[in-house]
Order: sequence, then C-alpha cells, then structure tokens
Amino acid sequence: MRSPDTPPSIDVTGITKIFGSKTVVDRISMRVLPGEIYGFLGPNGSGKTTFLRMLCGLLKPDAGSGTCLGFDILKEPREIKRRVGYMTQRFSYYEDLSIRENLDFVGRMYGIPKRRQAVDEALERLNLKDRQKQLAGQLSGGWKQRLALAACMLHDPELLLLDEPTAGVDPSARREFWEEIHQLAARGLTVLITTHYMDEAERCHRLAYIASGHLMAEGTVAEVVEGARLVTYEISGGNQPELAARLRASDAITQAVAFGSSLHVSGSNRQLMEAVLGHALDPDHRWKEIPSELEHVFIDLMRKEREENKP
Ligand SMILES: Nc1ncnc2c1ncn2[C@@H]1O[C@H](COP(=O)(O)OP(=O)(O)OP(=O)(O)O)[C@@H](O)[C@H]1O
Repeated sequence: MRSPDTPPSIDVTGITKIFGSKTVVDRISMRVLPGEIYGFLGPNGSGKTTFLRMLCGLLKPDAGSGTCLGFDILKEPREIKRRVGYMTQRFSYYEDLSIRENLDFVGRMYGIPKRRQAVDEALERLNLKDRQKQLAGQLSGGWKQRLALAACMLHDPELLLLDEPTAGVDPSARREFWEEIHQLAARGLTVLITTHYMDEAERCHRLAYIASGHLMAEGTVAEVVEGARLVTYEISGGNQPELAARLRASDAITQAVAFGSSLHVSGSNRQLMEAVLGHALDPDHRWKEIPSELEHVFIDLMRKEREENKP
C-alpha cells in the first residue's frame, strides 16, 4: 500500500509554538506516511498535545510550515479539521444515554450527513453493535475508550489524533484497543497517538520522543534504541539499594534503576562503566550486559535534555 513515492499525511518543518515567554514546541520537523501509526512520547508538559493541535489546524504555529493530508497547515486549517478525528484526553459522553444515543448525539452536533448510516458504520467498525443499547455510564474503561474512538470516527476521517487514549485502562482492554488501531491503520488511516506506556510505544510503526519542546529522537523502536548508543548491565545479588546509591554518584552511570530483583545500570561509555562496576561491586553481585530497552533510552534522553538546556 505504501511506497517511497506515497505523499506523506504529515510533512512539516520547523514547527514552533511560544506561549508567553516559553517556547513550548521548538522547531520540530516531521513526516508521517499514510497508514502509519506514529507515537509521541515524552514527559508531562513536553509539548506533545500542542504539537498535535498545530498539525491538525486547531492551533496556529508561530513559526514553521508544512502540510497535513496535503493541505497547508497555516492557510487551510478548515480543510484539515474536516478530515481529522481528534480524541482528546478529556473525552466526555452522556452516562445516561446508550452507546448508540451518544454517537447519534455527536453526529447531530457536528451535522454529519446520513447520520444513521454513519452511526451504524461506526458501531460495526468498532465492534460496538452488540452493546449499542448499553448505557455509557455502565461501560468499563476499555469500552468507554472504544466509544470515544467511534465518536471521533463518525465523519470518516483520514487521520486520527489520539491523545493518551488508554490512560487508566487495564492491559487487556489496552491490547484490544491497539488491535483496533492496527486494523484501522491497515485500511490506510494514519494514526498519531500520545502515550506514556512503553508497551504501546513498541506497538507504533515509528515514534518521536519530545522533551521540553525539542524532538530528541525519532524512528522505529530499533532505530531509537540504536541511536541512543546506550550500554546497559543487569546486576543481581548483594545489597542493591546500597549499590544503586553508590553507582548513581558516578558520572559514568547515567541511571541505576531497580527492575524486580535486579538493578539495571546504563551509561554511554562502556570502558568507564566497567571500571566503575569493577570497583563498586562486591563478590556477591553478579552482572551481565543486556540489550538497552526503550525505557532506558527515554530516561536517558530526558536527562540529556535537562543537561543541555540547563538555565
Ligand atoms: N493555551 C496555552 N496557554 C499557555 N500555555 C499552554 C497552553 N497550552 C499548553 N500550555 C503549556 O505548554 C506546555 C506543553 O503542554 P502540552 O499539553 O502540549 O504538553 P504534553 O506533552 O501534551 O503534556 P501531557 O503529557 O501532560 O499531556 C505546558 O507547560 C503547558 O502548560
């Protein structure tokens, strides 16, 4: 379906947003292809939502340019908004209306043509048909998210912006939600999604890590991990809290985090790290190198950003 010649769904350069004296999004450039699931990760307040809102024509950038679904983000925001489904962090619905009634209400509010058909299709597409008469207030977290997704898909968008759609939803419901997302993407829908969950980051085709408005890393999970050039060791046995405190005091160790009954220790200079470990470990500690994971990399990127932008 995709080829290198496919026009991107998103193609923006130097996107910047300043609120007051604070640059919340700082010269971010990005391309996303149709049918891609693109994840946005980063600490709270790092500018993910603001960036998404600029892409879909809801907020005007202070600098930068580009297109979304082929339309100019500065000059044609209305065209973009018509083709985007946006699931915000605070989706609201009427608890005492059924799933169908809620969707019908949304359809009425947005003046969706052939409303009944649109609602039927949304119910079908998100496997909500059997539950259509159930009151929204009685739904579990996972089904509520699915209702929210159905609502933002009523107008048959080409691009979905999902802002932390699975916050607070249990792992099995999250997994089902992601199955839906993958099916929608396989039909050509482009999906931009923000999340704080590492397992969800790994389900994206590509992802971006943003800290304090800066794009710190971008690519597939493998590319992001590879690009960080992080070395990680797993240490088991011995007194781990005491060891962790000692290791954190060393400049060669950028993170020492408890993972179950072992300690994961990361840094970027293998030689220095091994010297520090050789000195700090007791005979009852065992250690081995393990592949760095996305979480190690993100924590490292957050630290780097803080250091680079120290006041
Ligand atoms: N309309 C606004 N006016 C002023 N400041 C704003 C506005 N919208 C967002 N901000 C600020 O911009 C920064 C980035 O916010 P944003 O919501 O984009 O971050 P985020 O990465 O989506 O955070 P989270 O993960 O918590 O949702 C924050 O400091 C926020 O307070």
